[in-house]
Amino acid sequence: MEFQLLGAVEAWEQKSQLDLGPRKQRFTFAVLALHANQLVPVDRLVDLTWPARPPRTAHHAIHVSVSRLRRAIADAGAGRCDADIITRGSAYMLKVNPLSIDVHRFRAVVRGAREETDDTVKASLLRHALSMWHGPPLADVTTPDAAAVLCHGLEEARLAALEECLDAELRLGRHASVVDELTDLVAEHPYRQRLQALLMLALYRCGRVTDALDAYRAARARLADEQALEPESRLSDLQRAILCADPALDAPLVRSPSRTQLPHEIWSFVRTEPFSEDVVVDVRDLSKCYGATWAVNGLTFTARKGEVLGLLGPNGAGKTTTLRMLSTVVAPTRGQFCVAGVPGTRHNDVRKVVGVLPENAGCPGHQTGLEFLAYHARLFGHSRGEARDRAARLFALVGLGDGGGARIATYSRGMRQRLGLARALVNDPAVVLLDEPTIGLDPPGQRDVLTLIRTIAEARGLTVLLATHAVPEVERICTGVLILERGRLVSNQVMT
Ligand SMILES: Nc1ncnc2c1ncn2[C@@H]1O[C@H](COP(=O)(O)OP(=O)(O)OP(=O)(O)O)[C@@H](O)[C@H]1O
Repeated sequence: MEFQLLGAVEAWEQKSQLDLGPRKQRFTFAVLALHANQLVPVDRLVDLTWPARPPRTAHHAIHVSVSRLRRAIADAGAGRCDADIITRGSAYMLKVNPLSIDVHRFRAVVRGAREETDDTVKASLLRHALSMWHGPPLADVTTPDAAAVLCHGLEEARLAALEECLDAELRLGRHASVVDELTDLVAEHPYRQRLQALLMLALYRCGRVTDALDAYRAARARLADEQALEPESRLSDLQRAILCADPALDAPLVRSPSRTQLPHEIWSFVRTEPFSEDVVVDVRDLSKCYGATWAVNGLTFTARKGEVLGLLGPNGAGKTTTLRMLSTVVAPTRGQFCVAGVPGTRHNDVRKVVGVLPENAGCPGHQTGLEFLAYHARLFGHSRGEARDRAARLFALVGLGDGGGARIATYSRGMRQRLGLARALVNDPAVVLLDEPTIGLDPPGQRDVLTLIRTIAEARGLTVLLATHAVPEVERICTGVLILERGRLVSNQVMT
C-alpha cells in the first residue's frame, strides 16, 4: 500500500485508490500517517480537527472515523497486514512501513542526498525527492490552523531541499537551466536570502550582470522597507564580488567525471556490514547503463548465508537489471560482484551456484512438471536416473504433490510459480534470485509462495534475493531490504 500526503491525501493498493471517507476522516488518517508508528492521543486529534470549539461528540466522531479507516485499509489489503491502526488506551497509532508514505520517503531521500559528495548524484536525488510533491501537504483535508501546526516544518524542508538542489546545480554549471526557476522562486519567497543569492549568481553567470545587481538592489529595498533588515553578508559580499568581476564567481568548467571520480560508496544510513566469511553475495559499485539511462548505478551491498534480502523499488528502479547482472545474463557497465566466492566474470561458474526465477518464466505447456525439472537437472550434468530423482524431490519440496504427471498447460499460475521455484533449485544453488515471484497470484497464492520461499531458504541455508515492488512481501519474509530508486540504493535496512 502506498500513502500520499504531499498534495491531496490518498491511499493506493496496487492500482486502486482506497476510499478514505469524508474530509475530516481523511484528515485523521493524515495526522496518523504523519506520525507513523507513533501514538497520537485522541485529544490531540480532536484539537487539530476542531481547533476552536469541538462539539460534544468530537471524541466519538474520531473513534468512528478510525474504525472506518481501519476497515477501509483491511478491505483493500485483503487481510494482509500491510498497515493497521492500533489502539493503545486513548491513543491511536498507524503501524506501517514509513517508506510507504511519501512524506517519510521524501525525508529519507533528502537525508541520503545530503550525505552524497557527488553533485550530479546529489542534485538528481534532490530532484527526485522534490518530485514526490503534488501540492501543499494535506492539501484537500487541512485547515489553515492545522496546516500551521502540522505542515510548516514540511514546507520548510521542501524549500531547503530545493535550495540545496539549485546550489548543487549551479556548482554543476547549470545556471542557464535554473535561472527562470530561481526568478519565480524569489518572487514567491522574497525574504529567503539564500534564494536571492542563488538567483544573483545564476544571472551573473548567464552574463546578465545588470540584472544580478538589480536583483540585489530590489532584495535590499524589500528587506529594509518591509522587514527593517539589512541583507545578510552572503548577499552583500556577492554584490561586491559581482561589481569587481571576481573570477571565483565564474561558472565551473564542466567535465564528465572520470571513472575514479564516480561515487563508489552508496549511502546506507541504517545497515552497514563488516566483511565476514558468511558473505555469500558481495556486490561492489555494480552499474549498468543503457544509452543515456543508468538502469543501476553504483550498487554496493552484501548478503549473508541464509539471508532473504528484498530488492524493493517502483517500476524502473533497476531491480530486474540487478538480478540479470548477478545471473550473468547482462554484463555490468561498471563494478563487480562475487557469488559464493565465484567472481562475476566467470559466467559459467556463477551459473552453477545461482538459481533464477525470472519475472516472466516461460514453461513449455506440453511437458509434465516432472519432465521439465528432470530436463533442467540433466542440463546441469546429472544422469537420467539422478535427474528423475532430483525432479521428484524438488516437486515434493515445493508442494506440487502428486500432480507430476499433468501437463504444465493445465497448471494454475500458482503451480507454475512453484514449478519455477523448483527449477531455480535444481542445481543446489547457494543463491536464488527471484524476480517478482508472486506477480499475478491472488493474495492466498502470494502468501503460499512467500511462505514456501522463506521455509526453503531456512531449511537449506540459501541466500535469496527477492525483487518486488510490494512492501508487504518484504515485511512478510525478508531479513533485510535494499530500497532502489532510479537505479540507486537509497536505503539498506535490516528488518526487525
Ligand atoms: N534492455 C534494456 N534496454 C534499455 N533500457 C533498459 C533495458 N532494460 C532496462 N532498461 C531501463 O532500465 C531501467 C531499470 O529497469 P528495470 O527493468 O531493471 O527496473 P525494475 O525495477 O525491474 O522495474 P519493473 O518493476 O518495472 O520490472 C528502466 O528505466 C528501464 O527502462
